[in-house]
Amino acid sequence: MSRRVQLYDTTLRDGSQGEGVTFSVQDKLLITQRLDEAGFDFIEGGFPLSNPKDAEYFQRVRDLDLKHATVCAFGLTRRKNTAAEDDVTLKALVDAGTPAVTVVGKTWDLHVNEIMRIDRAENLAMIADSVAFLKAEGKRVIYDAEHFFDGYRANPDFALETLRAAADAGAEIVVLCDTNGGSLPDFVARAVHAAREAIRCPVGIHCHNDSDLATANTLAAVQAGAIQVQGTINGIGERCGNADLIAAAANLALKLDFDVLLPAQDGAGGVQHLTELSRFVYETANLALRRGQPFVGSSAFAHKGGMHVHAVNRLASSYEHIDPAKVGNERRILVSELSGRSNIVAAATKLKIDADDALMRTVLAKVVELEHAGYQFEAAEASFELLVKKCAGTFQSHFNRDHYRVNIESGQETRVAGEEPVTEASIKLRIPMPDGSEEVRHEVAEGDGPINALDAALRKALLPVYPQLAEVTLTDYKVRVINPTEGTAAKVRVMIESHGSGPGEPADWSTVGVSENVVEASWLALCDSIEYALARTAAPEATAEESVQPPVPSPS
Ligand SMILES: CC(=O)SCCNC(=O)CCNC(=O)[C@H](O)C(C)(C)COP(=O)(O)OP(=O)(O)OC[C@H]1O[C@@H](n2cnc3c(N)ncnc32)[C@H](O)[C@@H]1OP(=O)(O)O
Ligand SMILES: CC(=O)C(=O)O
Repeated sequence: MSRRVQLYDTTLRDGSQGEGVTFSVQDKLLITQRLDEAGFDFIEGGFPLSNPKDAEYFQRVRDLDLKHATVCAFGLTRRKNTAAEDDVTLKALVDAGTPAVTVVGKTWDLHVNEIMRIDRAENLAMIADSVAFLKAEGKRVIYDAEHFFDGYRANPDFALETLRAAADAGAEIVVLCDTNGGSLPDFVARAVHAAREAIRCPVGIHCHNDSDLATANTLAAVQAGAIQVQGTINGIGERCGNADLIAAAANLALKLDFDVLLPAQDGAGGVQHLTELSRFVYETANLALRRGQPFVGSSAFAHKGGMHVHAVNRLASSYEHIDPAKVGNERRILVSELSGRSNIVAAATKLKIDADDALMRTVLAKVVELEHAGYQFEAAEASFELLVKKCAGTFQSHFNRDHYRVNIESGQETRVAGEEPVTEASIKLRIPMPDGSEEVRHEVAEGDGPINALDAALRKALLPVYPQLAEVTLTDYKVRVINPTEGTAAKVRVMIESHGSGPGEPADWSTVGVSENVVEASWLALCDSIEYALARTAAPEATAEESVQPPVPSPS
């Protein structure tokens, strides 16, 4: 049977020490619930002495009906020259009301001498008194040995003595911390062996990522006998972050056959929900996803090079270290100028388009041509889908441009009055109707800038005919200069992200437009977004014979 490794999550405490990370009490409660559902063994909820938010969390977390996890409150050993029973941190830990508490103490003589400015005997007494006091209060005590690896390197006898002080006073586990994140895996393994020999209780590991080695050091420690892994979801944390529990859990379960999280199913060791959990924490913390994050990032199993896609289509493991489904992720095939026919076939199959050889060559040639002109399809899957339909002759446009005009008025008086320029767009469209006739719509709208005005006029013209567009919103708009050496005559690429919440599943999609004129580039991306939205809510596609559109219209 596989050995169980305890996963101790400190996203809510050490994770919140990361730059740009802040959780509300409600966020913390939601994350606690999710971590419990995923099968984490310990959840360090916060530092109750530190701030009223953390203190409130410990009040409210009692109302959650947690099934598996033990919630821990975190704090320091008693202050120097203070009795444990009079110490405010220890009192706050007791008052937090959790079954387990984690106290951090000093291990490195440099910190004892230079930072705390106490003698070694007092440091050992602070550790022993604090653990003994909390034990006497009925708590399970986890002892975090701050800077253990630096301390062991500098003065191994003293570092091990601090661990013994905690273990002998009743700590159930001593967790060895690479606080500065500077250690290398072979040293970590040696130091873990030494710690295990020096104390009676088991050891855990807590690594920081300053050398980009937090996961490697964590695995080395477990292989050297550590039974608990501390870290954070997505590796968020102070400076370069903590060990990422996502990568640690996946490696432990899938590469090293340890038992983590929920009981093993299909040999996956309870890690099937890691992608969902990772994204939930990013969303809750309002942080941007890391595309290239191992195991769970959106690019973790995204194949772009034509030769790779060709091989993956034959045998996925030829370019994948695990089956993405094992961690709840999915394979993606990207389309770009680096594509071969295999990329196009894979993408077309996903769109349920019959991929004959001639069509694939046409699509591939068009993608290469357009990417050369500045388009980028790998992040604009909706524009790519329209392109394939155009090449296949199955695209039916829902509106055709007659013309648009954008007018911006900004005079000296406007500036003097501190007013924004007035932007107005007018638009004339021809809309094919089901009875074969054509409706001409001419509309004018104002907006905060030319793109906003154009979008408003387009919607005004289309909404009476296509009311479902009321459910479509533009969620992001990015402009990139493609050939900056051309100055203001440079080409620009506009990427638009849209969201639809109407009939069918809510969905997000991206579109692209390229031109030397930013308004025209935006118009092209905007039109693709609207066409895509209308196609997804429309009746089944026309066949190539029924289609009235000429194949492959020029996109610009
Ligand atoms: C490795 C880690 O991540 S440990 C956790 C770090 N996290 C945080 O610091 C976030 C939360 N911290 C806080 O809210 C505050 O710093 C508090 C409430 C803990 C303390 O605030 P203050 O009392 O104002 O002290 P301040 O932060 O300036 O200094 C820390 C004091 O604790 C002492 N101290 C530091 N570590 C320890 C320890 N393990 N045990 C006991 N005392 C300690 C320091 O020596 C210093 O006291 P001194 O000035 O008498 O020498
Ligand atoms: C305890 C802790 O967070 C550290 O030593 O890094």
